[in-house]
Amino acid sequence: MSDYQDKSGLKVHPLLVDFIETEALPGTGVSAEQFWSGFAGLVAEHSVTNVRLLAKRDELQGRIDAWHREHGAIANDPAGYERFLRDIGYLVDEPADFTIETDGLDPEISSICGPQLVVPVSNARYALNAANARWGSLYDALYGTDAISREGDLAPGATYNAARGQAVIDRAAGFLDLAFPLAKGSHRDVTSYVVAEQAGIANFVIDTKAGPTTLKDAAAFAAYGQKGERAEIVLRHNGLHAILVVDKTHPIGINQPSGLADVVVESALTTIQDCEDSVAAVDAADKVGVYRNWLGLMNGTLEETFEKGGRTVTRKLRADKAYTDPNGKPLTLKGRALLLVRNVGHLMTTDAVRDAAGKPIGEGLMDAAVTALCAMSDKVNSRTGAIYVVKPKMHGPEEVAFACAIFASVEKMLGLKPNAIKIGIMDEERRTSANLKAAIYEARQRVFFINTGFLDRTGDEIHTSMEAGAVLRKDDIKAERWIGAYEDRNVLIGLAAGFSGRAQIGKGMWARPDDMAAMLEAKIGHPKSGANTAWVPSPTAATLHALHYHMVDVFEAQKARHNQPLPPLADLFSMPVLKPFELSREEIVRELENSAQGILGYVVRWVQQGVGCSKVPDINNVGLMEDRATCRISSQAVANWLRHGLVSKDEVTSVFERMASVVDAQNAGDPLYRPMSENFQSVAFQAALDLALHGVDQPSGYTEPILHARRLQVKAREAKQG
Ligand SMILES: CC(=O)SCCNC(=O)CCNC(=O)[C@H](O)C(C)(C)COP(=O)(O)OP(=O)(O)OC[C@H]1O[C@@H](n2cnc3c(N)ncnc32)[C@H](O)[C@@H]1OP(=O)(O)O
Ligand SMILES: O=CC(=O)O
Ligand SMILES: [Mg+2]
Repeated sequence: MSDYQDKSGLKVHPLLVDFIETEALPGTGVSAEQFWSGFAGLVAEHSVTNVRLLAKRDELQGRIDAWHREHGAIANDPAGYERFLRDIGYLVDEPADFTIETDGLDPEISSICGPQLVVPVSNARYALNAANARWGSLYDALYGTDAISREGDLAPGATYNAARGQAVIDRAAGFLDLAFPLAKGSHRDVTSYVVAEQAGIANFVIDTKAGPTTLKDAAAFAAYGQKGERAEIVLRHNGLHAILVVDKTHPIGINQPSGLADVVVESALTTIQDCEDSVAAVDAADKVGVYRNWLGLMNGTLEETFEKGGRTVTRKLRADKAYTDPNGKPLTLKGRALLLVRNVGHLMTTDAVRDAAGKPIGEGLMDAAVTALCAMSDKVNSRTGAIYVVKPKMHGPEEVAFACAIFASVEKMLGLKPNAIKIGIMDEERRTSANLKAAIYEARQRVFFINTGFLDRTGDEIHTSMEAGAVLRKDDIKAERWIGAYEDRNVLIGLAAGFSGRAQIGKGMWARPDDMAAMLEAKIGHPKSGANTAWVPSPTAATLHALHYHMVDVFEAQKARHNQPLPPLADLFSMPVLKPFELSREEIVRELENSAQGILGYVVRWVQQGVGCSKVPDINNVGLMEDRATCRISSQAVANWLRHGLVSKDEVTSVFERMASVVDAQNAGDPLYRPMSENFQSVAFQAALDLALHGVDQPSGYTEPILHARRLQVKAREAKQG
């Protein structure tokens, strides 16, 4: 700690001092003195509350554990359980009906519905790609994924498969017929798309094999542009744009009578740049890396150069798109997704900054101050000057109020307008779901979204009821009534609080990044349920999920749900436990192997290489997006079975050892990878095993404490070795 610098009584790591003073502050009008004294004030004002709130989590958990030890499963006495939760203050009184008051939100939040992409902000290449994912080629998304069958004649192959290409073109035409129907005939039969000007007004003229026609809704023609041989015709539906690219010199357009070379779809309306569960940031150097990328996204300077397909590519933020509307006026469409930043939750501390007593400060306090400071350099993002912070893992209204109080202090210290920092409330801990109305009430002046983070939520479900009995298998948990009640309550409580047309009601992640056909089937359920947005793991998934928002008018879907009855709390608390001998020995072992493989596959890259989000094959070889939340589920599930004697410590250890070889083989092509099966004392293997063996004792079942400690161990060793 010797080289830490004293800043208004705080001890600050020199890397952070340097970043703040030479990169983040310039141009903001905030002086170094103002920042550090404000930051010291923030730490002094909020640290005690932070510690108290964490202690309250533990205290409530202890009482819930004791209730289960006395009464067993909730189903033994559901009414008594609910009464008990009220008595201990887990359930709080609901406020009277109210409407949220947030103002100054961008239209991507308040009035246009579409996909929300999430990306680890630590990875500049991906983060830039995600910011640019506002627009995506539908032809590429269909051709490159299983959205179009890969069987028989349609198999992709090493070179372009014309049969597959035709299937893509047909499918895209089907989409156009649905979103932008012709007055007569189908987009499949179009022989020319032309914009013709007459007396200063541009008309979209369409010819088909059966003769000329127009769009059924002439107003859907929004704009056009021409660059050389390439014409772009911009259509609009449900507030979302799709661009017909007409180019008879293009390898695809040349073979189409209409010259249609692609359909470019407005895809990721919003992107969450994630400082939380998809990143591994454990010390000042890592945190500064995260903040530097966020700053570069805000001031528009972030760039990344890398090798791809034998070429050196430099990726930058895309410019806006300039067109002419039918009346000859300029129309500019944003080139980038509206960017939101996810801070960490209230749990962890960081030694990038130490308080006057030398203790690491709350990492959430630092994220709030620094990500907001970086957002003051916004030149390309919000048109209303809003700063969008997604706050995860809050337990109940009191913790939401705490986040809002932190944001208010940050606004003061940076000289921002009150409520300039908006909050996205992740409804992903059980105490928040159970008190959602009160939680939203606490944030009513700044809330811009509520979102069901069902992955963390599942982890918290298991942990909260750890003592109730043995938990179901992971896939079976998803089919239970509690999760439907959780999802429905989130939408209905949001609608009752006036979110429709004001703020987002969001749904969770599609965690099978390669299964796009299944996503197309399943994820239309999100807009149908009244959600303005839902999470996707990649730009391609955003392009495909965007189609759903043409198929469903979300605001109509919301109207239809307005007066639906709220599922009772009893449904929310209805997760059953396994009956004795419900699962066979084989089923138990297979589930354990599956969880072990996922935990090991994720943890090894986290601990060895600092990769916070990975695609890891499950036991059926399906690539799954794994992050800290999915790891929380798997580790809590194993810990629960260990706690209830379905598996023994020796069995868990030997299955982990066996699965380590499987994970080693999966990573054989990675030169940076160090096999775990050669050394079961390795830090990575021990980290994975700790998560399972000590899962019951982890605060709320979180994986962060073990992952951080183990990653720091590896970093310290590497630093020593030079
Ligand atoms: C519970 C929760 O909290 S969920 C929220 C946290 N989860 C996330 O943020 C998921 C983010 N997604 C990802 O990190 C990745 O998609 C993974 C790890 C799941 C898969 O990554 P990979 O195996 O590298 O993907 P794959 O090889 O199929 O594709 C890589 C390409 O897709 C792009 N890509 C993949 N995911 C993303 C993304 N989220 N944003 C932007 N680009 C992405 C990459 O930039 C790369 O393209 P490039 O070569 O042009 O740069
Ligand atoms: O953060 C999202 C989740 O599902 O957890
Ligand atoms: Mg989460």
